[in-house]
Amino acid sequence: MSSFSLRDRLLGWRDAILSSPRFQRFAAVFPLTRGVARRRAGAMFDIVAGFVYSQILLACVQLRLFDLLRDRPLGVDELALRLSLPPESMRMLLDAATALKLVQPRSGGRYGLGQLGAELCGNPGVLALVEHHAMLYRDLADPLAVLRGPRGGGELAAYWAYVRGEGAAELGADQVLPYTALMAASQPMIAREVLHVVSFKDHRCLLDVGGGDGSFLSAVAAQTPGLRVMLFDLPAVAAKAAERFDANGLAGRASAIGGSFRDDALPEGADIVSLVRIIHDHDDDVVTALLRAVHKALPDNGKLVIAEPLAGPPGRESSTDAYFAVYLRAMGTGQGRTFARLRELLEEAGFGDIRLHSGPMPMVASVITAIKRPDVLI
Ligand SMILES: CC(C)=CCC/C(C)=C/CC/C(C)=C/C=C/C(C)=C/C=C/C=C(C)/C=C/C=C(C)/C=C/C=C(C)/C=C/CC(C)(C)O
Ligand SMILES: C[S@@+](CC[C@H](N)C(=O)[O-])C[C@H]1O[C@@H](n2cnc3c(N)ncnc32)[C@H](O)[C@@H]1O
Repeated sequence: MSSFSLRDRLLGWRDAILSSPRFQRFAAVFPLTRGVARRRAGAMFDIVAGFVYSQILLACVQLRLFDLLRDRPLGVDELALRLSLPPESMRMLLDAATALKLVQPRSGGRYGLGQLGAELCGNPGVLALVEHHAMLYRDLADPLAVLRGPRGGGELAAYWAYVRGEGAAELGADQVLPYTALMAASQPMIAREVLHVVSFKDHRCLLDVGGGDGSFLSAVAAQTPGLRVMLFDLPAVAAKAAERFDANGLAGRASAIGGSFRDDALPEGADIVSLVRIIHDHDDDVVTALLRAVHKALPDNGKLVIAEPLAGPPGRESSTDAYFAVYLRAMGTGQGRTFARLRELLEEAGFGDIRLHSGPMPMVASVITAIKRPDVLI
């Protein structure tokens, strides 16, 4: 067994001090440490209470409270009547939401949007994401069952019907449309991140693998008039995308091809390929095969664009990493990966010039580009 490093020993010494009730009592009152002690207690309280905060937000979203308050401030009794809640529950929810800056008291005892509530109103994608968390919360009611049980035994895994892998191409519309609608609702914020750092104007044809209902391709096509776009997704999803392309007047330069990237070759002819919120859904064996398939479909020097939230490097993990690790565990496949790990997988699949671009909101998605190395035969 390897011996403990100097850092390990220093951290052990720190832990012994911080966990001592005597030190805690002293630090909470001593003027030079009191502020830090309060902040640490607050941080711990937020972790303990986080689930309760989430439920307050979920209740507001399920009641469509922000939509109502967006029009004009309303009083407790009117809100209680319109939302079918007892007035005292309505007041309790409004006060709790006030404390979380979701709503804000206005004149005459009325309530309007709070700062965060107003920002949520500008993000229908986040509202849709919040709502689907009801499934995750039900799965997490027993966190040890999620950790000990087989991966993906719960409600969230059933919702993401493709995670089982085999037979995905046979999934029917009823199994894919709920998650496809969620992805479409939350797609604009992802497309903004990508379009902020990647220009498609020097390309002929973009293939979006796992492209959902075509929301991403529609956003790119709107910005890039000469570009042809192709979408590859499970047949029932691709059918939905074809409808959207028609509705958006893109039928002349957009096509949607149904298939499974686990079993079928990717369509050829694109000089740029995108994988948007795809890789983190899958384990390394599937990702390796998918990156090789993309490599095969691209011409020499063709470009790959990856967009998804990245895990922080060791020592710089963030709360987003904790969130996605648990989310994907409940979902049943996949993992958050660091840029370094994605770079390894990309290099193994024959890509070079691998770059991480800094966009406005990396919590939502980071963007990586890579170029097919002409000298590598995979
Ligand atoms: C106006 C005045 C007076 C002053 C201005 C002050 C100022 C500059 C204020 C800033 C206002 C502003 C622009 C605020 C913007 C706020 C924004 C953009 C907030 C965005 C929040 C985004 C959130 C909370 C995103 C959450 C995302 C989640 C939970 C994502 C979940 C993703 C999942 C589950 C993905 C699933 C896909 C799968 C299956 C893993 O592949
Ligand atoms: C998390 S969603 C992302 C959708 C879209 N790219 C977006 O960001 O809005 C993953 C997508 O990959 C598709 N997908 C999953 N497994 C697939 C497979 N084996 N072959 C083709 N598409 C697949 C799903 O149907 C879904 O549309």
